[in-house]
This record gives sequence, C-alpha cells and structure tokens, in this order.
Amino acid sequence: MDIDSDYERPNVETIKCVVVGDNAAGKTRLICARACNATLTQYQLLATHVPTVWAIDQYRVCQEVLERSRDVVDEVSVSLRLWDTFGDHHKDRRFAYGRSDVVVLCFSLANPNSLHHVRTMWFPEIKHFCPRTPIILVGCQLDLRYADLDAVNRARRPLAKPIKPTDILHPEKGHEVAKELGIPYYETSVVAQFGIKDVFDNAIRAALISRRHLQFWKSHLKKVQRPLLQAPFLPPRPPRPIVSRPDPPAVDGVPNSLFCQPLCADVLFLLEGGTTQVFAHKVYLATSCSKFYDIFTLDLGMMGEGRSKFGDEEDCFHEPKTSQSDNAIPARTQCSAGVLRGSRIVSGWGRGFVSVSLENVKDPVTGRSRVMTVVTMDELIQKGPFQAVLEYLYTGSLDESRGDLKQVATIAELLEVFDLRMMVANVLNNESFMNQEITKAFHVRRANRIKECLNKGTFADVVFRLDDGYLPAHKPLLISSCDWMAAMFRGSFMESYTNEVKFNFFADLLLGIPLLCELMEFCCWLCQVFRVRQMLGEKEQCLGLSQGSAAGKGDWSRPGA
Ligand SMILES: Nc1nc2c(ncn2[C@@H]2O[C@H](COP(=O)(O)OP(=O)(O)OP(=O)(O)O)[C@@H](O)[C@H]2O)c(=O)[nH]1
Repeated sequence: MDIDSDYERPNVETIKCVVVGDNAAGKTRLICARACNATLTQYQLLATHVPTVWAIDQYRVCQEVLERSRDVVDEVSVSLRLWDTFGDHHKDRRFAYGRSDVVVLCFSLANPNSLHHVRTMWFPEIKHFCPRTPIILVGCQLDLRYADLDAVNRARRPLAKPIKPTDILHPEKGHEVAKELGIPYYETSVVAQFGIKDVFDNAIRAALISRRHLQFWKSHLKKVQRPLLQAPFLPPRPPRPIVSRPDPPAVDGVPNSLFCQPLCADVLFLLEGGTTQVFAHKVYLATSCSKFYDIFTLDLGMMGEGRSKFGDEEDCFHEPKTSQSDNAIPARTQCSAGVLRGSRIVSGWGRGFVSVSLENVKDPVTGRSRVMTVVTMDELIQKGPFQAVLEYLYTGSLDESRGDLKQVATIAELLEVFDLRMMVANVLNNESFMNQEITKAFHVRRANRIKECLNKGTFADVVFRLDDGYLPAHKPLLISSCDWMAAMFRGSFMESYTNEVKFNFFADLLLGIPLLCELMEFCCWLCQVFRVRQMLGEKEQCLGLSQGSAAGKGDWSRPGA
C-alpha cells in the first residue's frame, strides 16, 4: 500500500504530528514506540543513544509502520504521520513544521535544562512557525524518576553526563510549565511502556478539534473530545529493603535479656544518693511486687491534690527547683532534664523509698530523651543486691551463688517481696530445692496479674491503632514473647520510639481488636509457660498445669481461651 493512499480514503483524517524537543529528550524513542511498537529494556536504551531522526519515509517502506499509523480515536479513523526532528537549537525545522496538525513538544524528566528550553526556545519557535497548531507537552523518560540512578549512570555511555537525583523533575514542574503555556501535559516512559498511547491519542484529539473548527462541515468529527487527563503512573515496586532483624531473643533468656539490656525501659531507679541509675520496666515490677504496683499507679499528674495512704505527714508535692524544704529530692547528677510533674515524697511507704516523679530521661538504649517514672531509693540500697531483687521480679529466680544474699533479703523485705526473702532463707538453710515451688508460684501469680494489666491497659506504653479502635499494650511484654514485635520495637524502626503503632496489615487481614488482644495475651501466656517449662525441665508437669492441675493455685489455661 502506498503512503498516499490514506490521504485518499474518505473519512480518514491524516494527521501530521511533529515531535520536537532538546537533544536526547527521548523524541525518537517515543516515536519508535508508537510507530514500530519498539520496546527496549532500560539498559538497552541507555547504552544506545545516537542522535537520530526517525525517517518519515518509514511509512512508505514499511508495511507494519503504515498499519500502526492507523487508529480510531473518538470514532474518527485517523492516520497518524509522525515527524521526527533534530534537537539542535540552531537547525532549521521550518520544513518539518509546515502544514503540521499538532506539535508534540518533548523534554526529559531527568534534565531540567530541557524543560527550561521548552519555555525559552521551543514554545516561541513553534509559535513562530505554526502559530495556530495545537501543542502537547510531554515529559519523557519517566521511569528515571523511580530508577536507581547509580545503576543507570553506570550503564550509560562513558562520556554521558551522570544524572543526579536533583536533576529528576517532579510532575508539578511539568504541570506548571504546561499551565503557563496553556497546553496539555503528559508523561511517558518507553521502558515502562507508559503514556505512549495517551500522548498520541490526545495529540490526535487536539489536532481533530482544531480541524473541526476550520472544517465545521465534517460531521464525523463531532464526537471528538478535548485532550483528556492522564491516569497517574503506578511506580514500579521498589526493591525490597534490606532489613537486618536483630537476633530473636531466646525464650529462656527473656525477660532476663530485657533486664540486662533495658530496652523500652519506663522507670529509672536512682540509688546511692542519685549517683547510680538502674533502668527497668514497670509492667514486670508491678506485676510481681505490690509496693511497686502502688508506686507506679500513684497519680503524679495531680499536683497538690490527694494524699497518700501512707505517712501523711511526709506525703507532699513540690515543684522542680523551688523545693528547698527538708523533703527535697536528693541532688541528681546523672539524670537529664528537670522534673516534669509533681515529685512525690514516698519515704513514708517504708525505708526503701525516697521519692517518685515523672522526668525527661535519656533512654539508655536509643539515647532519646523521653518521659519516665524516676524513683529515688534510699541511699543505703546498693546497686548489686537491688539488681538481684529486680532480677527476681523479672524472672522469679535467684542467683543462689551470690555473696550478698543477706542484703538481697533485706531489700526484699523492704519491698515486701516475701517470696524472695524466703528463697534466700532456703538457700542459707541448705534447702534451696524448695525454691522451685516458689518460682512456680511466682509465675502463676504473675501470669494472672499480667492478664489483668492487659485487660485494663495498666502500664501500657504503646497503643495499637486498628481499624475498629485502639488497643493499649506493653512493649516489654511484646518484645519478650514475639520475635516480630521484638524486631519492631528494639530495632531502628520508628515504632521503637513512638507510642502509637498503626496496624494496617492486621486490618488487611481483618484482624481487629479482639483478635489482636487474643494474640497478645497468647504471646504473654506462651512466654510464661515456656519459662516455667524450661526452668523445671518437667514437660509433663507443665502440661498438667495447663489443664488446671496446679492445686488450684493459678489459672494456667490460655488467658481468654
Ligand atoms: N530510561 C529511559 N531512557 C530513554 C527513554 N526514552 C529515551 N531514552 C534514552 O534517552 C536517550 C535519548 O533518546 P532519543 O529518543 O534518541 O532522544 P532524541 O530526543 O531523539 O535525541 P536526538 O535524536 O539527539 O534529538 C537515549 O539514550 C534513549 O535510550 C525512556 O523512556 N526511558
């Protein structure tokens, strides 16, 4: 078939579309993608740029090209003739512009200069040679916006100027220029095969509308629409991020490991006159020691209100810095920033405690400053035995080889942790075999109290935002019972320092609050069971407990089951 035959077919609108733009903007590749359905990979494309002009003669010599030039847009049969041009600014393109129906003005989305030239050079040139021809602005090489530019630069020809991230143009830039010039704007990628049809279909529309104005008698043009908006590009899925997940905590090491590495700690103990700091987790301490429970549930936000049930005469509030009274908190050297809320003197609670306050404290793991409960202990309490007591409150076990067991017993007595005092007595009386029972009872009691905390949200330090509401939870418990939670809260993820976590994927899985509650309770329960099993080394006995045979001491069935 001859190129001229389309010109003779009735009701076939032949459209001359001239493609202009800077060198290497992507004109030829765009034309080839439309005219020859040429598809190349990014690396083939990058490696092969030679300044070219696609020859209009192709319509004459190549049947496929001629076939592909035919199209139907808005019920109008068209034959699209694409004219490639040189990008050199100084070259004469008047021949190409002559009798054009539409001009496609290209720039590269990876070259801000090429967009600048649209305004300063190409638009004026088009207006000069064909003032009434509609123009379509096209940002080419869209895939580079989402590409790994280092890899792209390595694949480009050795002398090609590397593309910098700052070279990449955002869609707004193209839209701004198009708006200013009053022309439609599209983006294309030959690699992603995106936008090619949009550009040429809408170029055809623009040409047909302009023709309809001049040839108003052509009734078959009446359904032609104005150029349409382009659907947004769906960027390719980025490569999977390399996430290094910290080693999962071993079940037998938790919460010991939490105790040693105070991740997500929310309470700071100041010992030995404020010179020694020990970080800990309220939920562990409060669920195994009622003194701590009472201290941590004190309302420190209610300045000057309420009185403690212990030792009224000593129970008072004072503001930071202003307190010069006898009840003043001992000077602190290591604790950062000041007291946030009222500090409360709690020495009436027993010899162990001095005061409790809410303060901004530097997190020992993340180094970020955040609000923690700060408990100042009597300066006679030594770090070593105090830590042994805390370790018992976390794990229910005692290092029986310690040399300072008597001090441990004294602190246990001050804190009213009578089980621990009994454990020490057993060790000293060479009856440590009895301690297994104590540990067992400890876990039973603690499991129930943890369940209660979960239900009430007491000491919660994170909130899960789900589709059907909010669910308070405890990072230390989650970290110690679920590798996945541990990775989220102990790693470098944002969640490790925020107080709210949005669970999109749970929502996707249609998991709402009830199911997440179940999941968390189950995690915590599992953790307790494993610990007892591991400690006693008596698998069968543990299974027996889970069927309620623990002499009615505690609820070993799965919470909420
Ligand atoms: N990644 C990517 N590269 C493209 C795309 N289109 C063109 N290129 C590359 O950009 C360079 C220029 O493409 P051409 O189509 O030859 O550019 P041109 O505007 O015709 O250039 P001149 O012929 O010099 O005027 C080549 O290396 C192409 O491989 C695209 O969509 N994506």
